Amino acid sequence: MPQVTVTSMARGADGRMWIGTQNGLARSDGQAMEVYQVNEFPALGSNWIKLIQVADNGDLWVSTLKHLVRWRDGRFDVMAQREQIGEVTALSIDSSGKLWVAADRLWYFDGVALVQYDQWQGSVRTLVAGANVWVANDNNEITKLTGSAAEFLSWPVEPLVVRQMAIIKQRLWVATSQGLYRSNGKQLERMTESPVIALTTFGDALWFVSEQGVFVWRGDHIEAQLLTEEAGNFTLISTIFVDENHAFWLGSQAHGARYFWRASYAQISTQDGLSESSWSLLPEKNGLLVGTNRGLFLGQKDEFKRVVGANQIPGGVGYALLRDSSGRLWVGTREGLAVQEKSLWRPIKELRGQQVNSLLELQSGDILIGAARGLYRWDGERVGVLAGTQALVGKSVRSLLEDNSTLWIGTENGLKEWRVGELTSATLSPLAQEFVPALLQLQDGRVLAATYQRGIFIKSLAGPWRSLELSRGLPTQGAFGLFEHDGWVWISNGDGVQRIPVDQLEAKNPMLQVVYFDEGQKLGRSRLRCCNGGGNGRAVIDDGYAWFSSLAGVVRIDTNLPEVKVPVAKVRKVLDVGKSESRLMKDLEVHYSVLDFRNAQQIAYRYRMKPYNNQWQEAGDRRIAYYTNLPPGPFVFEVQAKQAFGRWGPVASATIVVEAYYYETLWFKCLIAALVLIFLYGIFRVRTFSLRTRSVYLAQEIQARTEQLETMNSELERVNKKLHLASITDPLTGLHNRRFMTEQIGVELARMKRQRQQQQQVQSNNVLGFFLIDLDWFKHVNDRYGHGVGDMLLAETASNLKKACRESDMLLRWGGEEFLLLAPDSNPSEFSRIADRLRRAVAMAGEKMGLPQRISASIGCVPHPLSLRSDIDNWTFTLALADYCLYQAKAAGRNCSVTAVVDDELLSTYREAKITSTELSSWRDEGRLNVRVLESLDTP
Ligand SMILES: Nc1nc2c(ncn2[C@@H]2O[C@H](COP(=O)(O)OP(=O)(O)OP(=O)(O)O)[C@@H](O)[C@H]2O)c(=O)[nH]1
Repeated sequence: MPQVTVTSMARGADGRMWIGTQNGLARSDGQAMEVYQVNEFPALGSNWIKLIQVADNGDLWVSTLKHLVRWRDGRFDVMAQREQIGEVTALSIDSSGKLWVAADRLWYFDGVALVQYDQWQGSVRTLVAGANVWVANDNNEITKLTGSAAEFLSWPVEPLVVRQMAIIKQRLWVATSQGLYRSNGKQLERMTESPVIALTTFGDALWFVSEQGVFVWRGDHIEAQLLTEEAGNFTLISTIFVDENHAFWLGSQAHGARYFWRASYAQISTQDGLSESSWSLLPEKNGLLVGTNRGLFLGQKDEFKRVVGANQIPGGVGYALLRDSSGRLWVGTREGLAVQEKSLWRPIKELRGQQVNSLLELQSGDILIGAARGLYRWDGERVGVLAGTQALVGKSVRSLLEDNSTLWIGTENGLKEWRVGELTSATLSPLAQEFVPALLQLQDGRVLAATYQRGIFIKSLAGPWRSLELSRGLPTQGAFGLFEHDGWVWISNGDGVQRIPVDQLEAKNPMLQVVYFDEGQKLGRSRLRCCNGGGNGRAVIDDGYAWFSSLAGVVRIDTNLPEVKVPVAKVRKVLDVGKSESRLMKDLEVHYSVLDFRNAQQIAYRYRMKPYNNQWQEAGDRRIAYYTNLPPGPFVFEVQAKQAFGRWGPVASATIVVEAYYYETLWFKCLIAALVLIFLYGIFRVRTFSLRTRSVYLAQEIQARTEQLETMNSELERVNKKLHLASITDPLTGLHNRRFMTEQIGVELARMKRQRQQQQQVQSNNVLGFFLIDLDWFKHVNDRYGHGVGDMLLAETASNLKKACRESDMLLRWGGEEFLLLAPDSNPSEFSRIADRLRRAVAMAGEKMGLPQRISASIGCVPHPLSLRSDIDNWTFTLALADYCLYQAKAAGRNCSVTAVVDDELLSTYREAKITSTELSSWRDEGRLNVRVLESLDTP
């Protein structure tokens, strides 16, 4: 509240309360308070609010110290200023919806502007408008304006001060400093004597505030005194407002505004004459009988008297009550059972010391007694264990119900069935182990069993037991008391009282109402401890009230008063809290609330923003939902509210459209996609170009390298060839050397073989001649003329020998002063002539050099193969033989040629590649090798 002095109150079209104070206008939904002041709403002219009035169309008229203002669609407009019409003292809406204004004169609003009512020229202290307008002037004279006429009302006494007026059924009520007056024709009648401060009407009832309290006048009498002068410290009342729940608001000059409602429940306890804990209730003709810790009490709504003393019944605690059809009163106690017949109490000795939990009169007239150690029957004369229930002896029986031929027996461990004298305990039943404190048969025949731990079970005529527990909306796990009334099943337990429509008991989500919620469940549990009870009748209906036994007297609930309604949530406003330059609703607050002036702080909310988040968000008592960075799109915000343990109320919704940032729009995304594609294509093109350039470059590079390599290869080949040539050539003579021969002889031998095969028949004279030539006494040449001359001689010899050879011959420098000539296709018969020619070539070399010494050579010449039967490939043997022959030529005096013939037999078997001269000498001695000097035809 902006200020404690409340001047006026009214209810807006949406149910919120407008409260005028001396420092601004306030509006409340029961929890939050919005304040309207001049600094934000200059049209008000002043923060001192004098009067407020809500018109039928929802407009709010506000009279401040300076302006008459109209509030419509969230804005204030100045309709008149004090300078024009004077100080406004009253506002009233007539039955046609027209606003009347009491100021310096009488004014009304014609829909556009204020117009002075020119048929009334007098002053106006206050007014009230209905079918007619009633005006009180400064002299407290009241006039009824009826069209063109005016009726003057007369006072029975004078003087008095008219404070406020109201109309009920065409009759005027006037609050004055000397009491309440009512019009009667042209007279005013005094109805009460003490000064009346404020009044208002609701329906045909007048509510007024006097120094004695708040009163409701209906018809010809005061119907209720709702608040006495002693009630609380709420004093200096200035104004009253009544709502459709028959709850009322009081505005005070010193204590702000307060909301008062009539609780549908009451606790009746020691201060009402009742004992503490009550256990069992029994509606009787002359009142409600209550079994307590200290005897029995009888009473009505507000007053109870003890009718049975504690000493009259065993132990004194009235725990179970029954009035049987013969008028006997049975009282089960914690220590036994007593029956009252003709005002005489008689204890039942068979039950002495046992707690009696339940009493039931059977159709037969027998009385059943459910006790702590079994089930008993009184048959008119005696009390004994009910036949067939011996199994229950020692067990505590808590509740009983007769259902045609079946007797239901609720015990502390299981529900039993007794039928024609036989006891059955349905072991498969969900109730087989439950503590069953109460049983009830509905008018439609269904049976209800209350349990301590698992809610309620319902049994259709032939169906199975169905449970109604926490999971199906029951606020607590236990149920202690049950009754059916007016289409509802009432359930009581330690947490309060709930009720369910009978036809919803087996519904999937039954509509359950919390009639009374005992906050004692929380810390500092209340003394009420509604609603425990002990024996039977712990919850009964009597005279329009539901009664429940409790630990502190009884709890009474008025079944006719409006129940706690399912709260209706409302979205109050959607607030964009994003950056000021952004109007895109990305970050927002959604404010919601319910209109509840009674339990607003107990209300819980849940909300969701579809389709952004389809799950309900439990918000507790928070009344703002916050969202940050919502994606673009339309959303539906939904909110629900509920009372503690109540059901969720209807869904309130608001549609919110979040616009997209430019970068969230489709065209922008398309643009970006296109740019990305173009960019990628560009990269692709650049890459292709560079790859192509690179591949051209690489191709050129490869070609260059290949050419380089080829050049190098050919160079290498050339060098290799050169090297090879060098390796097979003797540098001094230019002849091939021994290595060349080993490389080439294979080729020559293969050629020979081919040749032989082609010729079919072997021609023994066509052989490869081996001529091993060694210069004689060459050492002497070196020694005598020097090595240079020796070299020259060797070169010259080579040159001459070359000339002496055929083209196809192979002349080699075999080493030192030794040469080897291989002469293919030679005939051994020509060896002598060839050898001569070779020796002559040697001699001519010496001569050519002008050496004084005659130069000669010795030659060993051998054909290869040595015989037709010898191995062509074994040329080393031939060479060894040639060497042997050369040796023989030296031995024979040099300057001659020696050849050899080997035993054909021997050759055909001999395959050794190496043979020593010793071996050859032994062959010679054996006559298998024949050596002979070739006859020289032309001795050089
Ligand atoms: N100047 C020169 N002398 C060589 C070359 N190769 C070998 N000789 C020499 O030739 C001589 C060969 O001497 P010997 O094996 O005793 O034979 P000889 O002196 O020819 O006597 P006989 O062969 O028994 O007739 C050695 O003194 C070698 O030094 C060469 O390339 N140039």
